[in-house]
Amino acid sequence: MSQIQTNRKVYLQDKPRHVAREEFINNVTLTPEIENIRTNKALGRVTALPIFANISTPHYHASAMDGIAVRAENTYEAHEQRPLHLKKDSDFKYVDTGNPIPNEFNAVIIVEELQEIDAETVEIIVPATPWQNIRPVGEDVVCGEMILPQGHTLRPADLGALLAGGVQELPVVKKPKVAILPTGNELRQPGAPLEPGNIIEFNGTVFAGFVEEWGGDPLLSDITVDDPDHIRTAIEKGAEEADVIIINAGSSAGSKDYTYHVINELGEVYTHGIATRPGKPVILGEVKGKPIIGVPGYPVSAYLALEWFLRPLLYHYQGIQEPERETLKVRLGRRVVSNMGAEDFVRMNVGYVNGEFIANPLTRAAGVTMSMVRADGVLVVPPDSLGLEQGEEVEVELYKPVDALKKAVLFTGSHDLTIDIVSSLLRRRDVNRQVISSHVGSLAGLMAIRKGEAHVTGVHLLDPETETYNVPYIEKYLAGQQVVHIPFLKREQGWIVPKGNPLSINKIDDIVEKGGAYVNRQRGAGTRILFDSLLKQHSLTSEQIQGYEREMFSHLSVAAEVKEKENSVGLGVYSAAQTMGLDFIPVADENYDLVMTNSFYESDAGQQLMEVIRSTEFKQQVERLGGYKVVEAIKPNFFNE
Ligand SMILES: Nc1nc2c(c(=O)[nH]1)N[C@H]1C(S)=C(S)[C@@H](COP(=O)(O)OP(=O)(O)OC[C@H]3O[C@@H](n4cnc5c(N)ncnc54)[C@H](O)[C@@H]3O)O[C@H]1N2
Ligand code: MOO
Repeated sequence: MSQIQTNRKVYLQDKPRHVAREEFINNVTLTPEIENIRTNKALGRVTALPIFANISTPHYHASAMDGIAVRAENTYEAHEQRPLHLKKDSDFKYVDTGNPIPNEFNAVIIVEELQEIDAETVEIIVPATPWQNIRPVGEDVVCGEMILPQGHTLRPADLGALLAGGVQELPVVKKPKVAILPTGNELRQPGAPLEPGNIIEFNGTVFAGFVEEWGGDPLLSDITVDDPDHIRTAIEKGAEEADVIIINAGSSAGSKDYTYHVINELGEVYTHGIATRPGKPVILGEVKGKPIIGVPGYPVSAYLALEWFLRPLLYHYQGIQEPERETLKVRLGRRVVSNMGAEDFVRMNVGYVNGEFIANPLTRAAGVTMSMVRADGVLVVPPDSLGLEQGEEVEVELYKPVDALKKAVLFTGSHDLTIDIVSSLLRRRDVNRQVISSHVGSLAGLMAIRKGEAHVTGVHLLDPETETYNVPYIEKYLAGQQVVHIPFLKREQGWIVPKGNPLSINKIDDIVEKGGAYVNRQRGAGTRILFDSLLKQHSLTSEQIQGYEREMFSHLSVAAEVKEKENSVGLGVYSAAQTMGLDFIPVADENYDLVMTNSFYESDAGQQLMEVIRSTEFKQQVERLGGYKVVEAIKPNFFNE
């Protein structure tokens, strides 16, 4: 049995990331090995030595064109006024591109410049110069010449030059083997049945992908349980089989966080804890002469930690420069707060609105893999900063090419499932048109248009006084701005309740009377405004509503919450209830409309979007969702033209 006792009071270091990295790369011993492989299998591999040509290409004097081989000296007399006749075999021989030039000849005249007189005779009117249209020996590669230096990553054209130079096999850097050890009692392999507390093991697959991308050979292990003996065995096996070991989770201060203790027992820990957020509880060390990285369990923390420590290690091993990410100056659409003392890594969306790049932070929760999927780049807030203000110019490291960001359509507003349909139809029309949508609610959507942070918003805002939708809000919040209002959909809002409607909810009073737990939406959301006006109509107060304080940010998250609890009820759209297999009791038909900046409306992207929402295909797909009616003939209203 193990002697390891973990102490919940583990105090992590706050080592600056760059210091930890330098120390790690310099301390660990990683000796690159060389292997010989076939040239035709070497794409993407790194040359271990300079590679020299074994033969010249071409290895004989070759005709570069279709025509006749001649002796240039015999053609000098030829002139437009004095055509010269040449005899086959004695004066010339027919050659095609690539044919060897017979020894007695030294030039090629192309067929287009010949006049065939008879089977034996051709006529020319222009003299040839020596070596014209001939590829001399070694024109491409000369025997003994260096084709490629060492440390070169092989591209398709490189393989061609190697084969042309007679190199069928070459020495490359052996791919460093990276053992990937996922640990945790809660982990289950993808596809296995899940109970509360179980987590699908997906980090391992992500890590393996990174390892391959960075030139390594991943060895993904089975899940190791949280037990020091098992962890020890897994690490020892990793050290036997691989050049580098990655162990995932158990890096922090939990009761079952054994990783640090085991590494410390088997080898040496250089660092436990770096001054970053997320990613703090990283462990860097060595076991049996092999570098080991203990990465936090949370996916985002883990991905970043690998990028900081594994990526440079693998590139360093292969003797090649670590590629740098493109950076872009952007203006911050929202403020980014930060605490002193640690570097903050904030995933960002970047869009191009009114001739300017605007960046907005995505969630900072380290467990949200979708923030990595959605991120266009990352903002690094230095440790001595208290944060950055809205409107400030900052530099973002990009995950995508600038060009793709320039063409994306920024949708910010109330969430609706039909926006996903717009997005996929737009993509089908033009592969460059990606819709980047953030679900912030109707009012915040209008604000985003006002501040020039979005191209389009989706709104459903009831004005209780006039009992009309959206237009009063556009007039109020976008006064003086050139915007286009697109009447878009009639959408059914209703009570979303568990299957069978156990509390028999039919009207708002039922929620109070039958003790329903209400799932609310955030302030500024159209659904929230609708609910508040229903409360008022029925002379109820928010205090009477159980659960009123807790806010969800989309119809789908309301539905997901309702699914969890027997006595719960939410307000939302039919399609959300249907997606989650819940019941739906209609309450009101509302207008869900689009609002876009005039400049976007007039742009190519804006016009493509209009074509999509007017298409039959769009209407069919929306009607299939249920609970919607697409406005028959969509007619834009122009404000402040
Ligand atoms: N009291 C404290 N609690 C925590 C601290 C702290 O300093 N004091 N640090 C937090 C931070 S920051 C992080 S990051 C995490 C690091 O946790 P561990 O490395 O110990 O990892 P776990 O707790 O085991 O897992 C966290 C989370 O990630 C999931 N996970 C783990 N492995 C995988 C995998 N292979 N695939 C998918 N998901 C995985 C795991 O199930 C957990 O949900 O600790 C905080 N706590
Ligand atoms: O370091 Mo943890 O990685 O902040 O989430």
